[in-house]
Amino acid sequence: MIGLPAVARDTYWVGVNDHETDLFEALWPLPYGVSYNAYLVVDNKIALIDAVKGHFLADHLGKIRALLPAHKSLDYLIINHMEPDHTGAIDILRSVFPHMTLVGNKKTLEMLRAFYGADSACLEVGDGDELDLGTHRLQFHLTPMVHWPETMMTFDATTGVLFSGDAFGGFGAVDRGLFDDEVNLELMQREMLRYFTNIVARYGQMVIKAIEKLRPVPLRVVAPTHGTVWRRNPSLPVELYARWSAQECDPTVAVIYGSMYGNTYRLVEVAARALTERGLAPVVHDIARSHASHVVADLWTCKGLILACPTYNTGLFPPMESLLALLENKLLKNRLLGFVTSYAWAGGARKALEAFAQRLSLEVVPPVVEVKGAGTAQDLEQCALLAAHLAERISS
Ligand SMILES: Cc1cc2nc3c(=O)[nH]c(=O)nc-3n(C[C@H](O)[C@H](O)[C@H](O)COP(=O)(O)O)c2cc1C
Repeated sequence: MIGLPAVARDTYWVGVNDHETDLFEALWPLPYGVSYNAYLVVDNKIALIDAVKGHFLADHLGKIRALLPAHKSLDYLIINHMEPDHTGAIDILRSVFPHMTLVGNKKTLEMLRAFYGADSACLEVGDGDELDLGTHRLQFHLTPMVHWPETMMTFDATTGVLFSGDAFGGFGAVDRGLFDDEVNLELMQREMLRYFTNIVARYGQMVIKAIEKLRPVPLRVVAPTHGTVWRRNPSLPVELYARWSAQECDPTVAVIYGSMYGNTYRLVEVAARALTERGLAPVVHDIARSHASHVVADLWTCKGLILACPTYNTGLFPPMESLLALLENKLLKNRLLGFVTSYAWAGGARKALEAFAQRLSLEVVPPVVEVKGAGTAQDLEQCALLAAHLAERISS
């Protein structure tokens, strides 16, 4: 069928592009949309590998039907991941293809019953098990907690395609190109980092384990459930996910601030300028206006973070408080922090920032700049000094 790219021999993309959902997981903006990638392997037996979100069933089903040989039906649905953006279509799919067997591991099948009831034929597979489709041999690799407990990957030993589930995935619809040799890689990598940081990052250690486990697999194509399919450079998404999971950083700085009346901002401006003069032009975000999904993605690869905000009702300015909660949930590590705060009477933000650093065992680079009101010329000098110290530490 026209418009259904072949990922490998007998293997077709039957996913859908979603430009309708504003917020992925009702949380994360999708300026470039998102794709739910699913794949059909047409062999003696026909296997659908992952499905799509329920709303997009008609589109998905149309693509599957266009590829099914006459008088053939789906034999298997391989479920690499139970999250509803890949399984929402299951209920109807199994009524359209009543003889289809659902394939998953023990945890998948438990979840399947919980989400969609038990009325289908199921095949439970374990780590290393194979399913022979005729000429294609599918091997199952259990990779738990990337980012749900049942996550697994399916490797087609005949074509070298790794159907990796959410691992190595990214935001961004694939209607401007499905493959890594067709797309604006810079944009797709940014959206991939945003997907990684917002969806998967907390489970970085499990991603690293999965990558280690997959090292011996001779993969030729990486086909995740979201975003770009990697056929020219299949090792790149693996390297990127490994690096982001390990929280390896670049020698760069992010300045994240909130400011109601400009007092904190005046201090931040000086620190940012001083960093720029040292060749470390920082990425700067106003946390009240930049969506946290962009902020977290942008700071993820920065070694240095300047966090700046006023005291608000004895604690942190609320958008900063929620950003720090997100970072704590993602088990942020390996960063150098700088703090800038302003207050009017008893303060509180500084204490909260220091408690955050302590809980995460992150080093705070001096001086901590804490200013009553607008701040004096000496306070501004302290900001420049903080920038200088941070720059020294990062470059050393
Ligand atoms: C709603 C609100 C609550 C505040 N709560 C506190 C507080 O609990 N303790 C304090 O010392 N200052 C408090 N302040 C004062 C601010 O921290 C102070 O004015 C600061 O300079 C504001 O910085 P900004 O101009 O960067 O927003 C509060 C200000 C506002 C508007």
